[in-house]
Amino acid sequence: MESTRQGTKAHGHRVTSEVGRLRTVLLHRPGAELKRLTPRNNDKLLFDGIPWVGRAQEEHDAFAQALRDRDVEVLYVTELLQQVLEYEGARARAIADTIDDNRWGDQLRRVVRGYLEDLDPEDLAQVLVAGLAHEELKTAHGLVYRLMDRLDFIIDPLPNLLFMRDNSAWIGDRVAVTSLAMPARRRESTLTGLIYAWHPRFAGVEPVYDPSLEHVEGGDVLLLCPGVIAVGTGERTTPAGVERLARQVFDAGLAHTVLAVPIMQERATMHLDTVCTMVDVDTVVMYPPIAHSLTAHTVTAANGDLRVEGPRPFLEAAAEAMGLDRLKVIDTGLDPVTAEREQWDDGNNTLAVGPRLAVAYERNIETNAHLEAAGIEVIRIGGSELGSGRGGPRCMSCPILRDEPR
Ligand SMILES: NC(=[NH2+])NCCC[C@H](N)C(=O)O
Repeated sequence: MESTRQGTKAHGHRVTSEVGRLRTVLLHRPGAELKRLTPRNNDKLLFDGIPWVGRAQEEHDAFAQALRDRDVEVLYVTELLQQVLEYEGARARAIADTIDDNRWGDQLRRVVRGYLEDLDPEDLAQVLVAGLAHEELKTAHGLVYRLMDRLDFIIDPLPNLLFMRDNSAWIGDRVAVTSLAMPARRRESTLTGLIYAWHPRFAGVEPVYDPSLEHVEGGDVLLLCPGVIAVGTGERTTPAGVERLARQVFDAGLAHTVLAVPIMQERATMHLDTVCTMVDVDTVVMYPPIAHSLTAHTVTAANGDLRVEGPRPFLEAAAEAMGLDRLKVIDTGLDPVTAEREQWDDGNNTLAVGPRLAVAYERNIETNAHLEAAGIEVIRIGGSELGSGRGGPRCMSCPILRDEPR
């Protein structure tokens, strides 16, 4: 394929809320990268267990099918990646980014470069996602290669690519290619960045954020309504990241208010969407113990700088910014132990397909029952294997096109 972007077909990309009718979503069907997980590396690779890969794929296929059944177009990141790797420029960029790894010396870098350059787009995409194990690089002999642990990776796998929400997030008609905080995930946004830069489907899209900036992860970014964005700050998105994102979206005219929401810096609540997601234009589902203690600092633009007010209770600050009398919280009414168990299993991590219609893991029986009692239609999916990486339906999806919320 020639290295120009031809044959461009117009496809929409625009997301201004969490609940407008979902039209197009970007997913990653888990594959060989999950087979790299062992008890030696799962902590570093941010998984809490060793998933049964075949079953995880079945669960993921059922998730994708549930979305297609509701007329949502499902795009797969590996397919888009393979397509952009047909372009010489994109290939060169992908290889340059991958070999820019200072754990290797010149000798090993040269060998890896040669190895990657010989791969066709399909195999190159595969290595970029699944990584490269020591034993798979048979042509290397230098010092670094000899001294490496044989069970180590030369290119680390990306098992968390499954959680497509985190490495990019659409805000209006612009995409924020995020700056991931955990070393195990950094390479993810170089892949999504490549897709947005080269795929004809995204021709003309100018990112509003890029991975060289302060840490921001998509799981922390909640589009409360057009113009209002809540951004969690805790284990992943840093306060400096929220500040930078606020500047970027204000300058681009994509929002008028950003709410900086401190969350606990621990694994169970690594992103804002692990404790709070939206299920209707004026309704959230929230982890009960924090529903009334979460706070927000309201950030707005003021004479070329930022004005910061608060902290105030999150629900109050959000309602005011959204122009609502009240932001409703669905009372999941759980006893503290069940609440903690179901939060850990991503019970609060719902993906709205439209107002009052949400995908949720079936295992969170009590949370789902309360959602239904509150009038939310719940599309249940299995997630016993997918969930071992600590992410639910919202984490696993990057909405690219939603209707305006009504
Ligand atoms: N948006 C989310 N809550 N994503 C969940 C990400 C889980 C992933 N294993 C990580 O630790 O990074």
